[in-house]
Amino acid sequence: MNRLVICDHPLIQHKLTFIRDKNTNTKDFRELVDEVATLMAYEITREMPLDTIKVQTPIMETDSKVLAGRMLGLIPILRAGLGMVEGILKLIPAAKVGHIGLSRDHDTLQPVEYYINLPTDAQNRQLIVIDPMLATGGSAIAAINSLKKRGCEQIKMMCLIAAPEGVKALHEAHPEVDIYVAALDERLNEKGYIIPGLGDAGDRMFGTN
Ligand SMILES: O=P(O)(O)OC[C@H]1O[C@H](OP(=O)(O)OP(=O)(O)O)[C@H](O)[C@@H]1O
Ligand SMILES: O=c1cc[nH]c(=O)[nH]1
Ligand SMILES: [Mg+2]
Repeated sequence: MNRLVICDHPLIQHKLTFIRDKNTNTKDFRELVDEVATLMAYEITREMPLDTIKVQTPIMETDSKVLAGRMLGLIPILRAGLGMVEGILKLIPAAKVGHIGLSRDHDTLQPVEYYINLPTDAQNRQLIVIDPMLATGGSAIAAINSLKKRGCEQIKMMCLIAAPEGVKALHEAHPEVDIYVAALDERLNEKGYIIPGLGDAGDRMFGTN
């Protein structure tokens, strides 16, 4: 309950510095986010259950491990979450991908859902909701509400940067959802941006503003 995992591997922290840097261009931003997503996938799958099977090596038959249990589903929150999907699929190519479109109203900071499309067997999968930014937490909470309404129960959250306000709100709304972040920043500013953060993740990912 109320679990926050900070993925503090040096490679993740190094790459995150250049993701934050306002002088990093769109191409490099995308590549770095993709790389950090792959590294974070390694961390978030650490507790996946294993089965033992028999395998015949060139020398002899032996017991060896394979992934067991529920298959994964990746649920990026559009738009910015899209930038982390390919990086995770590099390690877990069999995962299915569902999409939730949410846009944060610039004035109220409330998320508005405009799209949802999930794998038909999403309820049977371990789902990872993906979004680079956990700011007020409103978007993540709305996405997880939508998933639960459709019968999904096994859910983890993966972000690059979280504000303490967003972690607190998400823990209060969904205490059983483990949150994985590359960094826990200081706070939100008056416009709901994470300080120091990286700016607007969607704009930096897709070159809009
Ligand atoms: O925790 P919150 O306060 O809800 O803020 C975080 C959300 O804001 C950003 O999306 P945005 O609404 O800018 O949409 P976009 O990805 O299409 O740019 C970000 O990618 C999160 O989804
Ligand atoms: O700092 C923030 C907060 C919300 N969404 C972003 O893209 N960046
Ligand atoms: Mg945005």
